[in-house]
Amino acid sequence: MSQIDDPAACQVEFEQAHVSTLYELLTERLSEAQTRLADVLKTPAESASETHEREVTAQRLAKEIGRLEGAENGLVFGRIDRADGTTLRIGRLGMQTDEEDLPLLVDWRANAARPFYEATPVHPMSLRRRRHLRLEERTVVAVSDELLDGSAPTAGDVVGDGPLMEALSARRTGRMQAAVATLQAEQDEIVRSTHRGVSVVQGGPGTGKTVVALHRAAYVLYAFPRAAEHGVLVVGPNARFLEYISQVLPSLGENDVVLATCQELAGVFPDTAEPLDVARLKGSSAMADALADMVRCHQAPSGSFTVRIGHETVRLHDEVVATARDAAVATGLGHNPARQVFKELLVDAITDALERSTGDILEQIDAEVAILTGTDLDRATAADLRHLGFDDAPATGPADEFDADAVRVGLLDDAHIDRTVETLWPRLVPSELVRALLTNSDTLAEHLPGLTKDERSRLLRSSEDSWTDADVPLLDEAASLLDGPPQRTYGYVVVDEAQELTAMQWRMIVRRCPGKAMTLVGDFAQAGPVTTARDWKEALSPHVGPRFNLHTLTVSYRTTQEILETTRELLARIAPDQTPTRSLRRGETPRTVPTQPDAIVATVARELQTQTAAHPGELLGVICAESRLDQLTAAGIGEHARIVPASEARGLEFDGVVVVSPEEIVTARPGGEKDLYVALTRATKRLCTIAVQGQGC
Ligand SMILES: Nc1ncnc2c1ncn2[C@@H]1O[C@H](COP(=O)(O)OP(=O)(O)OP(=O)(O)O)[C@@H](O)[C@H]1O
Repeated sequence: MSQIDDPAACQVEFEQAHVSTLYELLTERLSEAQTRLADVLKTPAESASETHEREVTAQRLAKEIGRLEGAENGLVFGRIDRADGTTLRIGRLGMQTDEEDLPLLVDWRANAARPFYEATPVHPMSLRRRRHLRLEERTVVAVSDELLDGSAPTAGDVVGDGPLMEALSARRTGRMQAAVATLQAEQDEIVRSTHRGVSVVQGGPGTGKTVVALHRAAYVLYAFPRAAEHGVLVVGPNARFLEYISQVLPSLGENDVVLATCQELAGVFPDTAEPLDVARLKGSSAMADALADMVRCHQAPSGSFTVRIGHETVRLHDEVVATARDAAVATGLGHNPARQVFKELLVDAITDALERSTGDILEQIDAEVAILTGTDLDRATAADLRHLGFDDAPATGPADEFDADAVRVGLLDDAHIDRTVETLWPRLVPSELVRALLTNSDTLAEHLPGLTKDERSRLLRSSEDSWTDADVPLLDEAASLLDGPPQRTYGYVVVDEAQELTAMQWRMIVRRCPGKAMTLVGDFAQAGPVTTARDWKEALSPHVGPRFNLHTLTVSYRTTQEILETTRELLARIAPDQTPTRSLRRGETPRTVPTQPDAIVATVARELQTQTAAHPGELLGVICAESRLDQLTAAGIGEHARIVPASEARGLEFDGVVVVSPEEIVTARPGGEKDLYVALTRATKRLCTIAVQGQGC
């Protein structure tokens, strides 16, 4: 068939002309920005302000270059034809020229692009047609149209398989891809929400929670400039997951979003895990109360004290010290910076006391001189001054002979005062505070009275023990109590796998988002064993209050209907209240391959061989209990598939998944059925379970 007879090919060619123009413009703008950056970097700066200006310009240009480079892949992916005959092309960024009234390309986040995502035949939003373009590098390889106004297709319409289906059945690469071309209406509504407070997005595995979270981050950067100015943070459960999602935002032209785990936020990287019961205890907010209580005990708990100043001994009473303490605490500063306020207030009080006692002594001297000589020294001094020409010299009192400012400055430098302040309000180090709590049974009993003796004994550790993952939020809490809130805070925070966070981790995150503008996505049916909250209200109320927008995603875009069906019973057990999601896709029925305990590795290897031969190039994952990891790795399984412990599989996905011994996964740790649920829902196409004979499940 010639191209003339093939309307689809005609349309591809037609779109190619526009796409090529847009890519030329992109190249031009990119090279302009690169040239300008090179020029700026070459320009010598002659003063500090010029250096600063140069740095700011260079940063802005580097950011622009990143944005333009990020748009290279799939620059244009859509087009809408409005009923009034106008057309808009939708892409990763906006492009406009002075010659044209309408933009050449509309940023997917702009309001004008909204109908591309939200129009349906029932609500066409004044559109006649929505067109998706598929590009390979800079070449248009396919177009696909949906007619929205009920009109019959004409020669210029290419109505075929939906681009969503194409995207969903594409091979996985081990890195998540942006879904900007095919965001679905229920997802788009959350991404574009104007709500600035806390939004929670829940939904079963594969319903696009991560997709929504990341596109929301990109949208916030575009639509909420003030939040963007303060930075956007995306928090994920572990480095493996962050690696998996790391390309999405750069591919949306956003390179400034910070991706971090809780460890990265705290800047502490222990590699030891904690027994779960201890991790749960350490995750509870009682630990924050205990640390705060300990700090309070180091803030002038009992006041009255004496301090030697030169030859004098000054006594400060309880109330004076308590007033200084309360005022220092009321500043809201961390313990260490508030110490300076406390010290200054004490020095003020000491200066007052010295002034009073100096006054008393001088008055006593004056009185004695008057008795002995009959002379009033103050009047005599004033008279002398007047005699010397100082006509308005007052009759001075004794306090005027005391230079309070000089005394105050001297006291602030005084070693005795420093020692006294150190006793009353010692400088504290975060790690030492946490260590002091966890290494002494009396301290634990004093500050964690709500725990049982047994629970406290489980928390007790030796001072040589290294830090664990569960200690990270404690160290962060201590740092904020002692040194004040974190220096780096954000205007908007997105948390993925948010059901995993403990109360102590929530505190870490909320501390970094003073405006409490957040999108939190997760699924309690996939919660790991450290999670104690059962729902969002329980998890979030202590940190952000009871009010948040809750959205539920209902369609699974990852797993096939067949795979979802095999998890129904399990889901009913682990989350009886959850409405099962439905899938858009159908596929192979999941298989179970029996094996003997001593043949597990061989069976996994055989299964991988079979799958690789049948579906070359597909991404395979082997999900197992942590205890199997070494054996499978040593046997070279990692050469054919990614081996992931079930405890770290949250959020990941593969074309085909081999789940090794469900029984082992279930029994590996408390709540293991949820780990199994996670493992069974990672495949986009094929699921195979290796069942070890003689084990249940
Ligand atoms: N609108 C969409 N267009 C194309 N692909 C999509 C869309 N929504 C989701 N997907 C794809 O579906 C898969 C699952 O999405 P995602 O990982 O966001 O789900 P999830 O709800 O976070 O899953 P889990 O609960 O397992 O972490 C991903 O491959 C994602 O790219």
